[in-house]
Amino acid sequence: MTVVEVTRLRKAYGDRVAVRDLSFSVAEGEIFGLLGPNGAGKTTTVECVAGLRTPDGGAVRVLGHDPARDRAAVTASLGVQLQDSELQPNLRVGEALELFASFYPRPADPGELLDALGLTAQAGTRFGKLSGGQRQRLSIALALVGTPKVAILDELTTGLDPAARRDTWELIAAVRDRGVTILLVTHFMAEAERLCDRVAVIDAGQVVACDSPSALTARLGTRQRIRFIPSGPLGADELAVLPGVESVSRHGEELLVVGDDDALSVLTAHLARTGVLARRLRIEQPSLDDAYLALTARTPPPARP
Ligand SMILES: Nc1ncnc2c1ncn2[C@@H]1O[C@H](COP(=O)(O)OP(=O)(O)OP(=O)(O)O)[C@@H](O)[C@H]1O
Repeated sequence: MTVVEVTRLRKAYGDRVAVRDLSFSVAEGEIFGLLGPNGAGKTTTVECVAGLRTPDGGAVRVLGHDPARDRAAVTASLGVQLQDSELQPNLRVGEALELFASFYPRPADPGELLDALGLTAQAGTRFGKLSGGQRQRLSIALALVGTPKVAILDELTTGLDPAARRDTWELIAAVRDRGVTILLVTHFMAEAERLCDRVAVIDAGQVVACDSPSALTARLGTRQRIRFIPSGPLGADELAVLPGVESVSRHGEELLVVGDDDALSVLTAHLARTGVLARRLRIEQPSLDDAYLALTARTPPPARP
């Protein structure tokens, strides 16, 4: 079942077009990522999905409802964590959760949520006294306190330390396992790779690719980069003619061999024949990072004559 459907969305702020012509759909139980450079239109898109902005064109449906028109129907089943959420500085963490829980018919247990987000010790702390990471965790708790069917998480782990980021990933995976559909805006490729079933890469207000992280990475082919330090004399020329090898370059004492899927076995066979060892051998394969950079690389404008 499709839970979120965005069709030909358009939204401008004055004459600045933030979202040009953007479409995607999210299936029930999916973690769907929105990736894209700063200013690509991700936040504007999720704000339209949450009913916080009214689109200029196109259509948005959340569980069949138009968020701009059926605000009440959508907010009852949607949890939103937006970038830089602010609360009244004197409000205590526990009070904020109790308050938000009171807005929903079937809220989660605030104590359990505090525990899951590592905020139990801060239950009595005022919002104004929380660290950036603690505020971030509280905003996630507030997004989940209504036991939503759909959760929108915008830059979920920005500002968290690496351990808290990993804990948050586990929490989000557990939330999804309970059947919640998640729309996740992120700049962290590792986060998208770890959590997302599919991602839409957005650039200049449009979707430039939409697929699973592994399928996006596979589009770059199976080229691999092999780095090593040869234990004895080894010419770049003799490696460059091996089948499957595309290029060989020397960086100080290290050799970098770029080639296809077979290049590593061909190279190791050659090294075995010549009696040279490959020291500090590293193999790098294309990552989601590479795919993202390739998809969002801007063509420079033509040089002026
Ligand atoms: N309230 C606003 N008024 C005017 N322009 C805005 C407003 N909000 C966003 N914009 C502009 O719209 C464009 C898209 O912004 P948006 O915040 O949706 O992008 P984003 O992909 O979420 O960026 P980031 O990764 O930096 O958060 C940008 O050019 C931004 O400057």
